[in-house]
Amino acid sequence: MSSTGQPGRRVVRIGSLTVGDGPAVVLGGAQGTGPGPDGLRLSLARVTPGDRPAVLAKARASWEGPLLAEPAEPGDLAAVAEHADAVVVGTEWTEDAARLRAAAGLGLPMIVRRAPGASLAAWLEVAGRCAGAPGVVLCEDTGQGVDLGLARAARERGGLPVLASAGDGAGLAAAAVAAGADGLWLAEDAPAGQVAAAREAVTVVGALLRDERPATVAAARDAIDRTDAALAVLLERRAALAGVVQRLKPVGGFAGRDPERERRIVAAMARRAPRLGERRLAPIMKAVIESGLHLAEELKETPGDNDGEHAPGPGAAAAGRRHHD
Ligand SMILES: C=C(O[C@@H]1C=C(C(=O)O)C=C[C@H]1O)C(=O)O
Repeated sequence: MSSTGQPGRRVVRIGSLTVGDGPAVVLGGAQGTGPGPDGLRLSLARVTPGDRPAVLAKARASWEGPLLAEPAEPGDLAAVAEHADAVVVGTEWTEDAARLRAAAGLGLPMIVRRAPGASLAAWLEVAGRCAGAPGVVLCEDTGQGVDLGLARAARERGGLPVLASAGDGAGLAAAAVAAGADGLWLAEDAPAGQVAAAREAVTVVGALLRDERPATVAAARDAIDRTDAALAVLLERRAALAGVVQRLKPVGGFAGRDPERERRIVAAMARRAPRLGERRLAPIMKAVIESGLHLAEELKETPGDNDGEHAPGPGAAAAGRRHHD
């Protein structure tokens, strides 16, 4: 049973983390000072064989959250089982039946990366052979570009959570969340700016497009916080656009108020928000419109602060953080 109380294999728990239900997660990226990833990745191929147990132990000691380790060879499995919360398998494991069985036998959830060029059927077949593991998550990270259509199809056909590599651009992270990815898979040393961009995509795009059924007050409040974050981005964008109109209209500001236009805005919104309806939306939009008009008047008095020519895009907040890091 999933945490929503519905049967299904979609939800996988990795340590304290739930993947497949609730918000999309951010995995990988360096630990920074700001909000970090939800889970750390550690690929052992980069580490000298003799040092691997110690490196895993050190990573475990320095990070309380989920640790996802990718073994390089079967000799790494004991240390992975001891220190990690999930085992990640790539091509060399998915194409070797004995290795895959050994990884699936660790008692850890598995993250199954699609091999470069592998078809949907081949990828799902590998996942099927991991059935002994306490959970399987698919991961679209072949190192050769990201196929979000395939990731989406795998999620629908496989009934398993799917992670997608978010590369290093905020645009790809947003596209991955929009395509339904249950998590964004970053390079293990992805810098803080990439982690922030991934978090922004999970928050803002997830609030708009991801189906969530929170079952606790805390989970519902988290979902409300994400929705409010998306609202804030949209309100800032709307105020900037309304400011443009004030400067272009023959009579701007409160003096040029257009009640008919405002009524049409509320009516159009009520079609998308029928439960709120015009009666409840009207006072909300009155406050929103008047805030925009006040802002436009303030900016007119201090033109140096006026950057309203360009409405900020949804990634603006993360981009701003990147610049200030
Ligand atoms: C932006 C305009 O100016 C005012 C502000 C509006 C708004 O914030 O949407 C709508 C109508 C006007 O009262 C406009 O005329 O379109």
